[in-house]
Amino acid sequence: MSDTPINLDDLRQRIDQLDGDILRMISERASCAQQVAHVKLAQDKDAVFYRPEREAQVLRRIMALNKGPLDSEEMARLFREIMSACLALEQPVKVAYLGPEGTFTQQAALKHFGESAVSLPMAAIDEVFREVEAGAVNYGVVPVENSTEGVVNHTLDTFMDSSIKICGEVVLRIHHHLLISETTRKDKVSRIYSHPQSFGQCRKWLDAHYPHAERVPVSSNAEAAKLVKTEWHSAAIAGDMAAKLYGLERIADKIEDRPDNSTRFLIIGNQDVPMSGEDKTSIVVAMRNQPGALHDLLEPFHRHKIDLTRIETRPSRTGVWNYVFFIDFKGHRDEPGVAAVLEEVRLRASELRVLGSYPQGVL
Ligand SMILES: O=C(O)C(=O)C[C@]1(C(=O)O)C=C[C@@H](O)C=C1
Repeated sequence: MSDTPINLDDLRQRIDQLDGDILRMISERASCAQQVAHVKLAQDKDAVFYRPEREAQVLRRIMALNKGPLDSEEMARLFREIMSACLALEQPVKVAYLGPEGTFTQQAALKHFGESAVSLPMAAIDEVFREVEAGAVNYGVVPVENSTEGVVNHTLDTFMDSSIKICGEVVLRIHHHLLISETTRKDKVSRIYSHPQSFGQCRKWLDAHYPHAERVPVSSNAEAAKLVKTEWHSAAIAGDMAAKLYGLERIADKIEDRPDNSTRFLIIGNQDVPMSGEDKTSIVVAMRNQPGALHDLLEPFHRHKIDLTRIETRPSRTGVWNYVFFIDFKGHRDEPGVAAVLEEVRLRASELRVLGSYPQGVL
């Protein structure tokens, strides 16, 4: 190893050389992406540029190839941003999310699409769906379940009245902090603002540390952070993005009761996503109101050894939808085993809709 640089100047010279190489290669990659865009347009004038299955494959391959010293998730995040910039060269992707700015849903949108995506806050889940349906944006991001607080019913219900498809999922570790502004009197906090789900996720911590503070539920954590700016006796529970956006100080970090607290978000769009190799499928099924209906519904999954990852029941809102089940399972609708199960379920159900097959979340 006689040529190994040993002093600071040598090491920095080596880093400069490597940066030059990386720069050339990223530029070459970006040119390739531009050519991909031409090929796609030549095949179809309404070509879809964002390809979730391909992005998942690229990130999984990078993680498998990585030998360190950066860990695989970190490396995939870097490639996530490179791909995001390449896609923006092909066509900037517009994403609506459940706002306001600074919510965990915005964080999830950026985690999934990268910082080059244009993200637009919407006031409600239905609005995210509407914007996607109307074609005003390419995709939407909505929360669907939290590991501590359970399902986001409103998201599931909105699927019942919509023809929107699920194109992807992203899971975000949720860390809550107790935040105050420069005008807050730290020792006089008597009111805490947050989203009801976040109060649920921090219940034990709040009971132990602020048992007498009034808990005021608001429509989002970002809204809570905004309110704190104007009141000297208030604090908010929110995440990093909201803290940075409103310039708040954290007085207690990671106050969620469960360290593995995470939320799953869905990417919604108008596109059917091809197989990526590691996929999930989401369906909504209505069964007739008769004994054994749930058993009849689940039996084909068991027989074909299909791995169910979630099942939720929602009250139906029409005569036909007596029982409505939302089911997620591993596999893609184009795989023969999955196609066979879907066929059997279709015969037993009064209604079946495949909401989408999509790559399992990578990052
Ligand atoms: O492979 C493609 O279809 C591309 O457009 C290239 C690329 C990439 O940068 O690797 C960019 C955007 C797509 O979402 C997927 C991959």
